[in-house]
Amino acid sequence: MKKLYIFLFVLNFSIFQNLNAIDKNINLEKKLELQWKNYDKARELLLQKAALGDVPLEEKLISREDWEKLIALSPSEDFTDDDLLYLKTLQEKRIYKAKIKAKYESIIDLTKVRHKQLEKQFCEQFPKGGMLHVHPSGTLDRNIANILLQKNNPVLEFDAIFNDIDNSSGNKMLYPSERLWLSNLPKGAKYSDLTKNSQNKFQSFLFLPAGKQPFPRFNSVFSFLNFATPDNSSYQQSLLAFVNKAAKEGVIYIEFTGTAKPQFYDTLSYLENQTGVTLRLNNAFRRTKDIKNLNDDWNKFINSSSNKYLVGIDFLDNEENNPSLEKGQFIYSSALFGSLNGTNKLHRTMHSGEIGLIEDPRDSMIMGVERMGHGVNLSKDIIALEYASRNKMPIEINISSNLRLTSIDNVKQHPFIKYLRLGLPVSLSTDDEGMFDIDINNECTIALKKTDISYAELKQMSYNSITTSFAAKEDKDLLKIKLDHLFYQFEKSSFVQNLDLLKISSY
Ligand SMILES: CNc1ncnc2c1ncn2[C@@H]1O[C@H](COP(=O)(O)O)[C@@H](O)[C@H]1O
Repeated sequence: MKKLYIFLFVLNFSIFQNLNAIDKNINLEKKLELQWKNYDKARELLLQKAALGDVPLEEKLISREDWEKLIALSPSEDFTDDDLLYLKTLQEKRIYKAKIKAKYESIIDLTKVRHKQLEKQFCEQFPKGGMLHVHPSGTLDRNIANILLQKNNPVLEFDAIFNDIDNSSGNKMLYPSERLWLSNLPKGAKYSDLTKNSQNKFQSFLFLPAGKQPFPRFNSVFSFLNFATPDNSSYQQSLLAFVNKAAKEGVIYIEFTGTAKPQFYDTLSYLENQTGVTLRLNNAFRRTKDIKNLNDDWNKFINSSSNKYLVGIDFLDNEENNPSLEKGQFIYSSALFGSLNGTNKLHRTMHSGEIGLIEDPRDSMIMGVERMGHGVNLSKDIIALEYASRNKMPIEINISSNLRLTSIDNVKQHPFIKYLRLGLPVSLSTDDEGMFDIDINNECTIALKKTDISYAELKQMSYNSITTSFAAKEDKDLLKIKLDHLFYQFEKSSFVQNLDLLKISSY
């Protein structure tokens, strides 16, 4: 009898709990729906402004205040702490389920790879698919820099660089000791005049100094690259070395973010012919410029002729003090407007949530991006994260870059695996691999060593890098066939067979 009472009590309690959960769920869903409606309203306003066309900028400008008013829920409808906690629990459940499912679906057992400490060797063989976040000049590595500095033997003149840094409004910087060292080099000296030690020290300015660095220190590395690549043929040589290396690492597609110009299209065509890797370009707009100059850049860009290599736009440079909305609204509203009207076919990605405002990832999604670069801060806005999850927002992830330039201190803190398990099509890239002394094998190895990623998830990221690329459909279809083939070969390879990594022996 006593047992029956206990049973009834437990039953009652669990029914009550379930009802409570259903109630909470309905409530949360209603609020989320209202929130998405407000996101839509903000996007509508952007499109209305874009439709105004050529009116003075002030008439088109949406202020942060008006934007936030449109997005905010009324106090009675707003998310309570309890709602947010509940949403977090739901997301955690989804993450856990996705993890178990992926592990179950994995045909290769990575625990064996981890146990034998063969992560690096595994990643060297593993097909990578594409890299969707690569700055061309940031790919120069130490080996090629050394060769090119010897060959070009530049005059070591720094006045222009110091001027540029001094006039960058804090967007570039050197440490005082670094500046002193450079200033003390003999005036008019050539690279070959330096001692071997000084040559090495000078070379180090073409790379990011060790450890975490502030974004302005990173930015000034770009100022030194011209010493190694003063002309187009040197630049091509450095890019060829990079693409060849990527091809060896199992990369079949690279989407660069850089400046669209005829000379660069020629370079891309040359590199494609030499390497067999498919290459495309997103034109970069610089968020550090003022809004008038950005508007001019956009008008010039959109009126220039199209090219098969040009597939989209990107928005880069220091996000700190240059939020997506304040700086990107003209470009991205015009681009979205044009895309909806069929007047332009360019896709839209944006560096967003690398550093800077927590609102940036949310705002870039409202502004119509089809992919997000970095996106690290998206995890700090659980509502925007839920939106990204439901809309399957692709994210270009650069783990090593983020460890050097953002507040993330170790891979465990990096949200990419959480994104992946919430259904965001995450892919891995290297950002500026030369400057960070890394490559895509290194990024794969980090993921394998420092997270509990499964084979199915790693493979998913490779496929994501093709399916979420901005390449034309025909190109994507071909790349996908290529990737299928590479995985078929990999899974049958002697590396996989000899280590007995396959879970299903008959495969
Ligand atoms: C670390 N992640 C990043 N975040 C934001 N902006 C970045 C970047 N990496 C590079 N850039 C930006 O891209 C420019 C180089 O373009 P090119 O290759 O010369 O076309 C750099 O000046 C830098 O501001």
